[in-house]
Amino acid sequence: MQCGDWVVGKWTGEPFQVERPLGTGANGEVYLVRTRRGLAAVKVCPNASDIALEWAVLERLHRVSGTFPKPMWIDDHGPSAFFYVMEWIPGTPLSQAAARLTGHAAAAVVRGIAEGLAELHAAGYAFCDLKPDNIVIAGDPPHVRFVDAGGVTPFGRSVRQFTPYYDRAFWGLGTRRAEPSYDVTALALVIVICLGGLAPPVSLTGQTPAQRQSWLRRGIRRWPEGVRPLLEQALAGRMDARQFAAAWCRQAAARPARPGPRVPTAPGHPTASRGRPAVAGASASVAAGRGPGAGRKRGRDWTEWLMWISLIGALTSTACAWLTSLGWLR
Ligand SMILES: Nc1ncnc2c1ncn2[C@@H]1O[C@H](COP(=O)(O)OP(=O)(O)OP(=O)(O)O)[C@@H](O)[C@H]1O
Repeated sequence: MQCGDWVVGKWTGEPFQVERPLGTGANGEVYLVRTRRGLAAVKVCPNASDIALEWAVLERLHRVSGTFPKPMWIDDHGPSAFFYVMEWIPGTPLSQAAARLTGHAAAAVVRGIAEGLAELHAAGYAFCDLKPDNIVIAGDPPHVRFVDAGGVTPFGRSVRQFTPYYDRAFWGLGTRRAEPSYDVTALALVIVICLGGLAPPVSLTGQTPAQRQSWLRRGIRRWPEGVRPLLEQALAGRMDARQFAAAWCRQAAARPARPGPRVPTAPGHPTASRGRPAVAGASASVAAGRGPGAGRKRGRDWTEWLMWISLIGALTSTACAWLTSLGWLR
């Protein structure tokens, strides 16, 4: 769809005009559109069954939770443009907002995510694709909303969609089964990676789960001591979303938790990818995307400067020694 295009639904006859793209994912494209009922978001996909499945999930969730966008109508436009129209959630994805959050604001975001998850869990569903791009900080006062219901799955089934860095099986921390603990582990990963300002090195994908876990533990050690056991317990899925939210807020009230100074990470940004395994435990197929730390500037630290100064000093003294021995310098 192009900006300015008019689309008229084949079945509903409802028209809308495309304003601008909102995002692209492995599943489809999302646009901001102007409808007869005001601004809305449209998700377009070439696959009718993906759109029908997401629509059905959004409709069910709407009855039990206000965290996901409100569904409006579903339709199609030609043979390869299946779409549904939903509430537009204006705001900033956590992937972009994280770096600017203060300790108290970060704690409020964690509580908002945990409460959204608790509401979903009470209805018998797991989010399964909780990641910073799917968490939007919206409204005034700012509050947490979720987008992308494509991965939401009833408890007990296999996880259908996941993003490796936020998937507990990638870290060797559990199975790909839809249950509350799957989402709680993802929340702990969002905190350690995204709120912690870390960019997992690309090399992690070639490492064993034990090596990945030791990278994660280094990330946890950057947080104040008081919150480390909490993060460990959540990573292991040993608490539910509400218990975690309450414990995190108690910590934040005592002392707002943010990690220490950023540690240098391996160069290059990881490719966020999404797997769509047919069965739990199958490996992920890869689609290009943005990594958790993508878009951030990486500053040089003082050790890097020291290394360059020593190197230039060594080169200068070697050059002087050669010139003196050749008699070109007295
Ligand atoms: N209702 C909405 N309001 C505002 N922005 C939205 C809305 N729905 C989706 N977006 C934006 O569009 C992006 C892509 O949408 P979505 O995640 O549904 O697509 P996807 O193909 O399932 O993506 P992914 O592969 O990342 O899971 C989101 O990350 C978000 O920034």
